[in-house]
Amino acid sequence: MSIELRKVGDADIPDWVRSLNVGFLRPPEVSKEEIEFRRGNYFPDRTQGAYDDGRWVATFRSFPQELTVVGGARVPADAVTSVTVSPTHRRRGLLSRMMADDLRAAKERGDALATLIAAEYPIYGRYGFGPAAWTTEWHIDVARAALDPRHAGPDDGGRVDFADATEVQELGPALHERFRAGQPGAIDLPDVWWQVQTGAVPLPHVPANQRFHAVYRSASGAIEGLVTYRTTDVWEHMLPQNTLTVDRLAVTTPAAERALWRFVCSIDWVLHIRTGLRAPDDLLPHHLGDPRAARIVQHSDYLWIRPLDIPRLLEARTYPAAGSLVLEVRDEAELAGGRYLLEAGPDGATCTRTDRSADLTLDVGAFASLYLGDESAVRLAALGRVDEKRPGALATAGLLLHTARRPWCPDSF
Ligand SMILES: CC(=O)SCCNC(=O)CCNC(=O)[C@H](O)C(C)(C)COP(=O)(O)OP(=O)(O)OC[C@H]1O[C@@H](n2cnc3c(N)ncnc32)[C@H](O)[C@@H]1OP(=O)(O)O
Repeated sequence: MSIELRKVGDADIPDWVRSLNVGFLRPPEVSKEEIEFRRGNYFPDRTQGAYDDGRWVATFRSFPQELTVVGGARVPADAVTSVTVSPTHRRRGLLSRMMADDLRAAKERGDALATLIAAEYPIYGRYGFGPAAWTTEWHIDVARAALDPRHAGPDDGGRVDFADATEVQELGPALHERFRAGQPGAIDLPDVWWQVQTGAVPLPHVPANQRFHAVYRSASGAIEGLVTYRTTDVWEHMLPQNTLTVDRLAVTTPAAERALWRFVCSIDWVLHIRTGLRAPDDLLPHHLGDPRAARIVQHSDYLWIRPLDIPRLLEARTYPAAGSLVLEVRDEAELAGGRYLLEAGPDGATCTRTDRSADLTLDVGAFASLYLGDESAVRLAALGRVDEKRPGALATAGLLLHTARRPWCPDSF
């Protein structure tokens, strides 16, 4: 029997989820809660797989998402996730076929780009994705952090309080709306995301019932930050040996950031902290009395994007200076390629197709790495991934596109 690529019907969900779990090296059992969760969060036209002789052997789904771009605007994204091909069926082109189908539909729908978190670096470049936001995790040696516990509390009239799961479900979404407005690379989080993270919807791979939550309130009572963490419970020779792992720390003000890091660094019995995945230029080390107490333990690409509509993307973001550029973007899949004139300034930008000669030529994946300001055109030129056709164009691209703070996507999907 030949392998059939098809969309997933309601009755297929349990077997499709089982195949997804096997592909991600998770136990093949599927709980009732997980099936209900998948059922409630599933877009039938955008959930597909490969079916061979009565079994699902590949899975792939996408869903609507909003991505915050430089300046705070949100663009509609096609979020790709749950990508697996069974070890019995790998390297026969199944992923390539499912991806082509999904990207074509996203383009027809009018999405500005597709997004994903890449499990492994070499998989998605061939489809026009490029790394757009990186991530870094630190280990903090608490004894060396040199934070005086007497000054561990907020120093600005604000306060830190624990919050239970219900409070987090209530206050988390509004805080996240304010957070993502100021964070290029951030995505929207559906209400169910808060239920999963707080254990209201139990999923086997989310350790929600081990989590503590604490919020920062400013002197005026506004919620400006939320930290979620877990700790071990390890003692040796009557001495605590615990590691605290930050699952998520998101803030809307510098005061909240300072207060929440000081809070997690001053919890008794904790010797080590894993910060979770932060922005690569996160200020965390500088909040410590001794920045060397924070050692990088992970540093990697994280959010990948696949541009689908270059004029819309370039018009959506902001620019710190005035300038113009002609970009020739190559795209083998013919979804976003062309020659575009960007005329940008602090008051806005236009981007249109043009016949003028190109200032810079690049593949769509290189454009992806430039778009949120994470990568610089000069660096990509040194790697042979951007070609300067007019002297000075790399410097103009740097001035227009690069940003003072790096983009960051704190959330996996
Ligand atoms: C957004 C997410 O969900 S990320 C999660 C991705 N999933 C996983 O990592 C789970 C484990 N891996 C898998 O399930 C599969 O190996 C997949 C999904 C990564 C690839 O599926 P396949 O059907 O084997 O890919 P397909 O046959 O279409 O490969 C196309 C090309 O990509 C290459 N490729 C695919 N996967 C990889 C990889 N992991 N590393 C390097 N190259 C790869 C293939 O060699 C092939 O190259 P070619 O065209 O030069 O021959």
